[in-house]
Amino acid sequence: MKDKIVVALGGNALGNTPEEQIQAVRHTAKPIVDLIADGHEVIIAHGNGPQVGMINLAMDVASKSSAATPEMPFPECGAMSQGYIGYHLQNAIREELLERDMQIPVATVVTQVIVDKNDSAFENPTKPVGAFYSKEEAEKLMTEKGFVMKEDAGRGYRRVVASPLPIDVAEKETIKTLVDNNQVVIAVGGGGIPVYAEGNKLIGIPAVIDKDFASAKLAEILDADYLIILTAVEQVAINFGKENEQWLSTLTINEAEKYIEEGHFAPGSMLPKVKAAISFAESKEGRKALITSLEKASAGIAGQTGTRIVK
Ligand SMILES: Nc1ncnc2c1ncn2[C@@H]1O[C@H](COP(=O)(O)OP(=O)(O)O)[C@@H](O)[C@H]1O
Ligand SMILES: NC(=O)OP(=O)(O)O
Repeated sequence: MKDKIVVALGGNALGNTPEEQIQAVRHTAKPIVDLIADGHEVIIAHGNGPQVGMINLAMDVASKSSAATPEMPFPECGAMSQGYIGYHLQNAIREELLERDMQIPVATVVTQVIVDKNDSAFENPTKPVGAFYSKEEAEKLMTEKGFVMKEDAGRGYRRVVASPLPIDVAEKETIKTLVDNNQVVIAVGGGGIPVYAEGNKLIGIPAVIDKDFASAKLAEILDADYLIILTAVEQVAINFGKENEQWLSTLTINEAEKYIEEGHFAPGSMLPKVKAAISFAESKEGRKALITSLEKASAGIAGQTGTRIVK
């Protein structure tokens, strides 16, 4: 039987410029279309950490140097990042489908995700956005711009912003309708634009939702069979980057929770992926979660690699 699969793509694999992003999504489209060609229903979610940070910083710099450029609130930057990434991704998937003579519509849904405006995450920013900086550059940005900067998984310093948990997806009925009609949907880009409800209004709130958590939430809402989190590493490791590093093929929920307690997964990078995989795998009997690299997506589904998180 074919599966309904939510594929979550890492924002760090999308490159730093429009040209790099176009190249990256061409590469990304192939394993995604392989899954579609195999008959699976595929819903795509993606990160936006580097991109939303870049957009926000660019708008900030421009607004301070020219009266013609307004200050751009963070939720609007999130919406821009969904459009920017969705535009390239939907075209790359469309082209790849057409090259294989598959006439399937592809669209990006600008997606808002409901959060709790009193989420404790607003007191403690953890989500890395934007570029990587040296320690000295980070200290300068902290002083000059008031950013909170933290070290990101041994790769350098990055700005961090609040990252509340996703509660619901505002456009879920639209997404379901498209999926049920065999259309390829890109949704909850960048974890979704964080909003809270006030009467009939949805109000944007400055934050970046983790796309791994938002993807797990979307996968639950759509009653998906599979959550596949694609990132830069083929498998999850314990003692990552150390001499006794050990790559894992299977991770039970109990083991994963023990390794989380022991601090094996870096916050802001691997930790949310493992937590999102746990929350999806334990949400209903039969649901599966896999963490692997883009290149290994097909082999991962075939059970040949990746880290499978099971009940
Ligand atoms: N225990 C771990 N096992 C594997 N990778 C880890 C681990 N802890 C941290 N990482 C790092 O997390 C990265 C994935 O996170 P990140 O790049 O933030 O994700 P995304 O692909 O969503 O942008 C990996 O490339 C790796 O460098
Ligand atoms: N929003 C989000 O989780 O982005 P990254 O995947 O780029 O961290």
